[in-house]
Amino acid sequence: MARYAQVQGSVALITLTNPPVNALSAAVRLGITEAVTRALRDPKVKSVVICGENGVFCGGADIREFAKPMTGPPLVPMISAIEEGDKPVVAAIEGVAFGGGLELALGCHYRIAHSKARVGLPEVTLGLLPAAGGTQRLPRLIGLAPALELITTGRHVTAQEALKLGIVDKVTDQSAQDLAIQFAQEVIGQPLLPRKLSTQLTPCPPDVDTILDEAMARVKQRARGAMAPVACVQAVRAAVNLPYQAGMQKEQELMAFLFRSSQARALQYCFFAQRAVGKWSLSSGAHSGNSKPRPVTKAAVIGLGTMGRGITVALVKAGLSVVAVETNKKQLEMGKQMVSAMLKHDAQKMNAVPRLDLLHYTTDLSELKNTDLIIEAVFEDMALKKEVFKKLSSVCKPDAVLCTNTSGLDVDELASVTKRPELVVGMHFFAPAHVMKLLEVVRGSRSSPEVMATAMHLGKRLGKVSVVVGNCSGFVGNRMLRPYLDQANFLLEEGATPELVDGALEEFGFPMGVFKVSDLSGLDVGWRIRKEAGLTGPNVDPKDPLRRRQGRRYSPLPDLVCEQGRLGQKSGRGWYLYDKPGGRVATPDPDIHKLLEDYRVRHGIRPRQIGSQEVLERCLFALINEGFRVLEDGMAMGPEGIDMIYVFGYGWPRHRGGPMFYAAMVGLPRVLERLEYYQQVHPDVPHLQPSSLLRRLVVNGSPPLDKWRDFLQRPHSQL
Ligand SMILES: CCCCCCCC/C=C\C/C=C/C(=O)SCCNC(=O)CCNC(=O)[C@H](O)C(C)(C)COP(=O)(O)OP(=O)(O)OC[C@H]1O[C@@H](n2cnc3c(N)ncnc32)[C@H](O)[C@@H]1OP(=O)(O)O
Repeated sequence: MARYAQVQGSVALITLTNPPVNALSAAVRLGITEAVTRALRDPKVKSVVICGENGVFCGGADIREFAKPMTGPPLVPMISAIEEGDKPVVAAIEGVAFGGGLELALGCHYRIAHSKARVGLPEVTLGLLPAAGGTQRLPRLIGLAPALELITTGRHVTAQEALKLGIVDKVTDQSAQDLAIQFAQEVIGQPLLPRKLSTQLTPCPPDVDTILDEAMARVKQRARGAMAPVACVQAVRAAVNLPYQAGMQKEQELMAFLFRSSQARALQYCFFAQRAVGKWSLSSGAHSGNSKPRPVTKAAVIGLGTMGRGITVALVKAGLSVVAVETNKKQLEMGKQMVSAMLKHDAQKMNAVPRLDLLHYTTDLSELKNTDLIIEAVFEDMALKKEVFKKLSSVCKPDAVLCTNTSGLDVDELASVTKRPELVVGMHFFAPAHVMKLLEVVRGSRSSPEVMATAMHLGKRLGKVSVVVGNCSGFVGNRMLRPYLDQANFLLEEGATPELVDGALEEFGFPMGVFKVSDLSGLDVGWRIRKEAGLTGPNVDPKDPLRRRQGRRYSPLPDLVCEQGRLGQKSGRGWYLYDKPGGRVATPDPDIHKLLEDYRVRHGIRPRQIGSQEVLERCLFALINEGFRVLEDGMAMGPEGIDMIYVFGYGWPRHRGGPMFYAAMVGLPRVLERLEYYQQVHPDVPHLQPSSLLRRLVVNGSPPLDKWRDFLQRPHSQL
């Protein structure tokens, strides 16, 4: 796991060999320890170079080992032995040096990086801190403020920035390994003590306490309830206030606490779940490994509304040539101006040139003859989308892939109006489409494996976390959202206020509670959908009482709010009050409180005191219950897909791992017991009826998440 060679006569070359990222597994740590001991003992060796095989230095500690009992030599003494040795050691960084990989390099006396390499300490994103001396050595090397920033965010740094910051000593466009070998010979005999970071003091500006206090305030505000960033600041404080050994002691104590935390488990689960969803499979046996994507060089976007503009920008930023289509010249010009402005804004931030040359605007669908893939992003209306699809089917080349950006309409119905249903697929983008990382790739019953591969591959090119989902109403994300929204509304009826519900959800870790999000999205969106579904407005069954629809409990509160012209942020009033139309700062509104009080009086509801626990249980467990139904119906590949949809698309706090992971952490018996309780209290709310999968899992001893698939009863996957 580490190769040893002697090169140029006196240089020991130690190569980490653990593909694909040379993670520091027990075997690699053992290999390095033995190789370093050998090099330090061999009188013929005057200096040492450490590098990684296949153009990657090291991706850090082996995250898979964190769930197992620790074996092999620990990292800290291994790195100390390198630093304490009396021969210069040079790290040759190609590819990445992340986490324990960078900590290993910081224990070396010199660091040489390839110009394309990246370095960083991303442990915080896994719920940990750099506990192989990273929190103590990096501040000593580059100073307090930059070290704090890198350690608390986990940000990756390019070789050029690393050189500026002083993390690496040289950057080369040639082989980092060759330069390191040459360099290792040049530094033989030079004093090593100044290169041993543990012997140095952290360079500190006079306002050190202010810097640390501000960093602490920042991390607390940024990641509500996340423990690792807080621990990172505490560890770096130790690098300032304590001698090296005491600082290391503090680093270890903080790591021991984080290491066993549920947050670390959740974040590490997310790391692997994010990668697992990319490895999709269909019931037919087709999967990401055996299905080839079609080449896509030229794409088209139909409709330049909010979604279409965002999708166009995302495609251009990924380097695709795009034809953007609108119905008339005026709309087209408006769309063009906004897309150009968005691209310029983005390019400016990245100090780049906006690729406006990749765009062609037209009102003429016949110009799509040569496009490989078309994304329809017109208004969410089935009749309109069908009309567009019919036209696309006749004007586009026969093998062009037709995608619909819909948040829940039936992909099969759309495919049925084309002559190529096997080339039709759903691509549910989330607004703003050029920013949000999530993409639901919706498999219609006739979508071919090749078309799925094409959509998934395109998602990857756009930098999205793409998740394959089945073609059911609302797909996965929005389908699970409905019970969540219903429960939030019912809680208002029973005595809660929007700020009480939102407060509980924000305390849980959501960036915004459900009512603030609704105000931001616009309350008229849901109002229109409810009207179309016959839940409110002229199509309501006259026999239905006001608080009952289609045989189940219904809350007309959101409709009443809309009827008052309160449409959310855009109208300056929604569930909250805003300083002006378009204002962002939500303040509790006495008018809403009055509306709720009057409503309860009118319906003879005696308000109750409602606590955070009830808010969380009712909103989140109802959503989770629907997640189990999604699995049962075969609409998702597994719990990991659902979790990634919620983490990347709906603001579910990553350190809670996603709804299904959270259910497992809370304990499935507890989730079941609370759902049963609430169902008894609210028998007219079917979505509180525990799913049979949940029951079966509990009866079978609550197996771990990766075994849930074994308990699905119906012929499973609809994918
Ligand atoms: C009581 C206290 C006890 C304490 C004991 C603990 C001691 C720990 C001491 C020190 C702390 C050090 C901690 C760390 O180093 S944590 C790890 C930090 N590193 C990272 O977070 C990097 C994670 N990896 C990445 O960012 C990327 O994978 C990449 C940039 C390296 C490569 O990206 P890409 O080319 O896009 O490939 P993939 O992401 O798809 O990865 C390929 C493959 O490799 C797996 N993998 C990647 N990194 C790791 C890793 N560090 N450990 C294990 N496996 C890793 C990844 O899962 C993929 O696997 P596949 O899906 O099966 O193909």
